[in-house]
Amino acid sequence: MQLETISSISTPVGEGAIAIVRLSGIDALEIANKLYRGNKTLDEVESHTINYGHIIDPDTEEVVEEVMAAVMRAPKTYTREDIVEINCHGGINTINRILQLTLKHGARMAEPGEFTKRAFLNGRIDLSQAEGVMDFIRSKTTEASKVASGQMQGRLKVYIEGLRQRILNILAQVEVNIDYPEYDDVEEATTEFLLEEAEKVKSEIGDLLKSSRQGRIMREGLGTVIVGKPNVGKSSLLNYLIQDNKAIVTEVAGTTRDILEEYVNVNGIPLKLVDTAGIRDTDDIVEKIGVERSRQALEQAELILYVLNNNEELTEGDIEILDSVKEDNVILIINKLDLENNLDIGELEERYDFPIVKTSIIEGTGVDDLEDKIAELFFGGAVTSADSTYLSNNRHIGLLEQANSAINDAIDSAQMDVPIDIVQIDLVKTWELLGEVIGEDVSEQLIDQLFSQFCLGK
Ligand SMILES: Nc1nc2c(c(=O)[nH]1)N(C=O)[C@@H](CNc1ccc(C(=O)N[C@@H](CCC(=O)O)C(=O)O)cc1)CN2
Ligand SMILES: Nc1nc2c(ncn2[C@@H]2O[C@H](COP(=O)(O)OP(=O)(O)OP(=O)(O)O)[C@@H](O)[C@H]2O)c(=O)[nH]1
Ligand SMILES: [Mg+2]
Repeated sequence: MQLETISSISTPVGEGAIAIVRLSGIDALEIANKLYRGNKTLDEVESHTINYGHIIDPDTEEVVEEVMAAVMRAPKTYTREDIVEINCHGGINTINRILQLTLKHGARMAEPGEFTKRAFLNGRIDLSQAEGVMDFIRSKTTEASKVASGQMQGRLKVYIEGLRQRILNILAQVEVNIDYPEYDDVEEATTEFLLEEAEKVKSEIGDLLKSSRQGRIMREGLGTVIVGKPNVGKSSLLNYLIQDNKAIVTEVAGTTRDILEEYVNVNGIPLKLVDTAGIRDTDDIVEKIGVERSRQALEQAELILYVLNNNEELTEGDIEILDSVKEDNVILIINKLDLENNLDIGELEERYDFPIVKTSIIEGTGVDDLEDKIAELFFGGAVTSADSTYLSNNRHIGLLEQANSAINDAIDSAQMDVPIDIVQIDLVKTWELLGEVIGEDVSEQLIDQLFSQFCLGK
């Protein structure tokens, strides 16, 4: 189905080598043709060709730009509609002028995500694939973009469709049972088959949900905070991990005053790394605010890297903080291993279950161990995006949680010999909830809301 023609600038607006105005819809060729002068008109050229010519203002015949116009006729296109892409020199002024000309001659300004929305509405991709496109654009590491790319190509969709098919098979059996209620043995066989199959579906939904934490980390980054007393080497660690000298490092205790945030790739896991002011009591107003921010960052962190100085004894302050943090998201880093040992490591090990890593950032040792520990803690070792299906999207997670409880209800009912049509209701509900992930029977409002989060021109 071809809808009214939309147009937008599909490249970042700024100085660049090339900028593209993209048109999609029923009149894309006609509108582009009014503005284009070349050896052939655009409706004469073959589909999927790019053609040299000029854009003119038809009212004045003034030449506006020298361009290459790509013509792609439906249905083998991104939107399944006719598409024309006008490739211009990358000037902001001209690209805007060409956009305006397309609008003046019959196109409507595209909304954010509207090209991808059309790909969805026209059935080329499902909703989870469309969401994958956006995740792909936003992904911050190679691994994260692999996860998004898998989703974009339909990995989650195929998985969900498989689960739905299996629920349909169960429902078909249940239907037989409802049609022939007088045969007891049919009922027994049905319940047995139902329970067996429903358990399998349930366990797969469970696996998907388990992957969701990892998926979200891949997409948004693992919120990681580096904390500890002043001067232990927190900023040095940040600099080492990002391989840059972003944070100021000096031998003065109290150097870092404000939060510094950087993304870094650790064994394929994106960390949103936060360097903080060393925590201590201080009368310095600026440092005080910094320390307060450190404490807030500590509370919000998913992973805490608590840095200690091998050269200094453990203090009450350290103990107070370490006692207050959760068990499963802390790694203790004993830094300055090159200096004399004055820290009672035995006491630390006795007091806390936290994994301990020993480093000398100045000598560059131990940081590999730290990276391995992080991967182990959050991904049980290797990051395996290449061959597994990750849930990474809050909408999907919410739906799968609901599907999980619906299939649980179905299983419980079946076990308690509740009338089979009650079980049927829960199975249908599970099937419907899974359908929403791929965009079946979702409301127009939801679709609008989802696509409005996209970039302009996508
Ligand atoms: N110039 C340009 N580059 C681009 C895009 C674009 O729209 N324009 N893309 C988008 O933003 C991405 C490419 N994605 C695309 C995905 C599907 C189809 C497409 O035409 N699919 C058809 C048939 C494909 C075929 O010939 O086999 C289909 O699935 O039916 C095109 C682009 C990245 N690069
Ligand atoms: N000997 C030794 N010195 C180190 C090591 N790591 C960092 N340092 C030094 O320790 C001093 C403090 O380092 P920073 O990274 O600024 O420490 P910080 O924890 O960020 O300190 P504040 O920002 O003040 O809280 C600097 O002089 C570093 O060069 C190490 O492994 N060994
Ligand atoms: Mg610092």
